Amino acid sequence: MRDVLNLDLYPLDQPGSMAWHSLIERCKADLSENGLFNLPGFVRDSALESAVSELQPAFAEEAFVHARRHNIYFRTSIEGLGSGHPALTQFETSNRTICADQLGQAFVIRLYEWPPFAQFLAAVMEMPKLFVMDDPLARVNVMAYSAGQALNWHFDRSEFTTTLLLQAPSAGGEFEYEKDLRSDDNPNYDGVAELLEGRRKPTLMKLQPGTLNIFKGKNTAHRVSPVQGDRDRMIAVFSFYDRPNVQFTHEERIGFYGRAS
Ligand SMILES: O=C(O)CCC(=O)C(=O)O
Ligand SMILES: [Fe+2]
Repeated sequence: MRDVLNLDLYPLDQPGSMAWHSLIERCKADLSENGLFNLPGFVRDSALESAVSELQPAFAEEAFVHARRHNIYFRTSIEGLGSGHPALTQFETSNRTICADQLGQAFVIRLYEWPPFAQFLAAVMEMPKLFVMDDPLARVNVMAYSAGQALNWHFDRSEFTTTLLLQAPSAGGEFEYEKDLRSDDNPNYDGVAELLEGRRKPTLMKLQPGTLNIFKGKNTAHRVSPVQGDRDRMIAVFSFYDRPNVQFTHEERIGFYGRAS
């Protein structure tokens, strides 16, 4: 991993060391202030090109075109909310997705299965332990966004999301978010409607390739704006849970990947 990851800057391989603890403290502080944190240069520049090129055949030959209209909740109806409520406005999401079972032993899989990675994330999330998924499709996904494609407004179902930007587009494809737009106790439908109607100004985050991002997206609304230009935005998404053996349901696999196995 040392060839690929910048372990001098981010000593994930030395759990328990002073440097490791101080990294964890820094990440925790960022996370509580911003709802996210970034590790720029987590993957060395020299390793990014091959991390991208080893994915190209799968994207060229067997990617699933994930295209659908959805609301911010990814649900057809919300109890207590009239179907015409602006918080239920639908938007278009479109990307090409490849799943873990199409990735062989690509770098993104090796990173996912490298135990210090889960150990680091658990420490930052203040959880006793984190587990990789059992789901052969969902554990690691890589999404590519070409010109005009976007991931539209949504809240995540999981407590936190871990991404690694492998390739940045020449323009657009920015991550936008509104921190704590709702809470576990208050769905704030009017605030959601304001955001979707463009009456709130979300925070914009421009990521450099090689940056690891950890994001608490359950109550923070977020989207990726449409990509512009001829270089795809390519991003890996890693899924960890607080318990072992987690799998997606049949319906979830069909919805996200167009297949169940
Ligand atoms: O592509 C990104 O930067 C965000 C991904 C995301 O929001 C998600 O996977 O839920
Ligand atoms: Fe998300």
